[in-house]
Amino acid sequence: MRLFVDTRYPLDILSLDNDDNDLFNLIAQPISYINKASYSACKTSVLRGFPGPRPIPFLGILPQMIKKGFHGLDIELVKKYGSVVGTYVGHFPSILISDPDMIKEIWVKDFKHFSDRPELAYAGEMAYSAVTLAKGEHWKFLRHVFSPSFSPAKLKQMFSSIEDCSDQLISQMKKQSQRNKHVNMEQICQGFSMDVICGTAFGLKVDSQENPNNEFIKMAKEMTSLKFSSPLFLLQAFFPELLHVFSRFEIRPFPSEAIDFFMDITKTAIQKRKDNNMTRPDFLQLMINNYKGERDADIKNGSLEMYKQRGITETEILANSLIFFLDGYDTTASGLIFSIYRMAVHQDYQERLFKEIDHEIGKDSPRYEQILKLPYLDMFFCEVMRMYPPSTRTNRKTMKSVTVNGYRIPDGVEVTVPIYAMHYDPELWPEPESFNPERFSAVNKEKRNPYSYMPFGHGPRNCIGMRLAHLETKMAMVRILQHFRLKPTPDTKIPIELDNTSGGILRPKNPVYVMIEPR
Ligand code: HEM
Repeated sequence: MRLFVDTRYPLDILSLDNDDNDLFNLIAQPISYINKASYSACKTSVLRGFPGPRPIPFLGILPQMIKKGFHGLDIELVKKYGSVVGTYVGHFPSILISDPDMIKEIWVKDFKHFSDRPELAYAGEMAYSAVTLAKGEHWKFLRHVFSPSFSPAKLKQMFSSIEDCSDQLISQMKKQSQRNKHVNMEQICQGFSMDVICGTAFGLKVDSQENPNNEFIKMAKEMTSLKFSSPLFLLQAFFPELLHVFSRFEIRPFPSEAIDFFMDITKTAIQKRKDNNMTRPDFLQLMINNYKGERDADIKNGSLEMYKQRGITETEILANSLIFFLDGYDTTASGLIFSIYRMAVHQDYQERLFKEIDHEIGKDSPRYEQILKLPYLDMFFCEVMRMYPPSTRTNRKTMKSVTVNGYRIPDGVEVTVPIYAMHYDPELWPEPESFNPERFSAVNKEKRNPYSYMPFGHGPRNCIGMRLAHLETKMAMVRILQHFRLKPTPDTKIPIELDNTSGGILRPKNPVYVMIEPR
């Protein structure tokens, strides 16, 4: 091991225990002699002045990240180094910032210097046609096209689709609880989430709840279950130099079959609308309306006006459909599972939710406006999103060297908000381990810096699906509580354990069992 570790740098919190040793050798041995440039990049002082762990040459904090997951490692880093931490992931510098004032500066006030996200070495060219990775004016154009997708007016029009999915959710829960009082909620939540995104964004009825093994769920799981400790992922992520080799042999970390599946679904859905001369108030329609043929499809670095005139291209339609299928599915399913777990565990809070729902809505199916006017439900869900933010991190990249709060952030460096770790910072959230919806009462919210809470990010590039996520999860929670009381079972793991292997998405490590009693 000493062959690879520069002993002038003590390993600090990243000192390797036995397990890490194996991991380190596994990754480092075959490659340690190849990339001397990367090794020296770790030693150069891009992050001079930023407190943080000494990088393991070539790997940075990667071994610990693999072992503890983003969320586990971030908690340690913030605890040890504070709200600004300089790290290397592989040989890429990344500054972790969990200071709310600095976040406001970067995410909002100084947005023009931080509007892009960093490149993902393993993402193919097509990924940059998706709103999540697009840059500069191109991103502005895509965001302009998609922003209306989940406006309040559009959501209201889509509400009947969410209502149908919620009815199915209740009938599934009834069916399963008749078979066995202890129900694994994971599959049910995933099916619900997939049905909602397919229905609201694409106008598709796919019945994933009725048939949890359908192709939609199977393919989405293949796409989202990429383990970031997989060798292929690691090689592609940390050896961008080898990308041309991967692309020559069509090696991608994401399964082609799943990508092709979602592409085909999108193409077929568009064709059907055209054949039947049908329009709907949804994301797919926005894309169809903005398609003007493949003119100037290869514009690079155009102005916003140029992109608007050109319209959306086929590649953009397909790339963004894929992103909406997956983002709409994975994060919201996680949010609902954690909400159900917390409802089952806290009978007292569940009682308060019963009271509010019984009083405001009764047993009828709620109207769109009613869902948005349930203050305690909102407090409860916000606290779930604090303790279990499905996206554990978000990031930006500097477009030029900027000074924020006395720190000079070099040009082209990644700035990361460790969302999960920030939500557990005791300076921002006293007793962070305790679940307490009162943190989100109007009075308490008023006292807090809003940038200390960011499950959906902030600023012009925040989560485009935030309103949909709130609406569908709250609708599911209301319908569940109108019909059932949830209780923990002997199989419910308390506290819930988190999966360390899922990269940036927070998921329970084990199935979440709850007992369902009719009300
Ligand atoms: C509980 C559910 C969800 C959570 C916690 C979540 C979280 C996030 C976060 C943290 C970001 C980064 C924001 C930033 O950097 O400031 C983001 C971006 C994004 N989210 Fe979500 N999300 C959720 C649901 C959804 C849904 C339902 C969709 C779409 C149907 C969606 C689509 C997107 C897209 C496209 C972006 C990139 C926006 C851009 O770069 O302009 N998300 N989300």
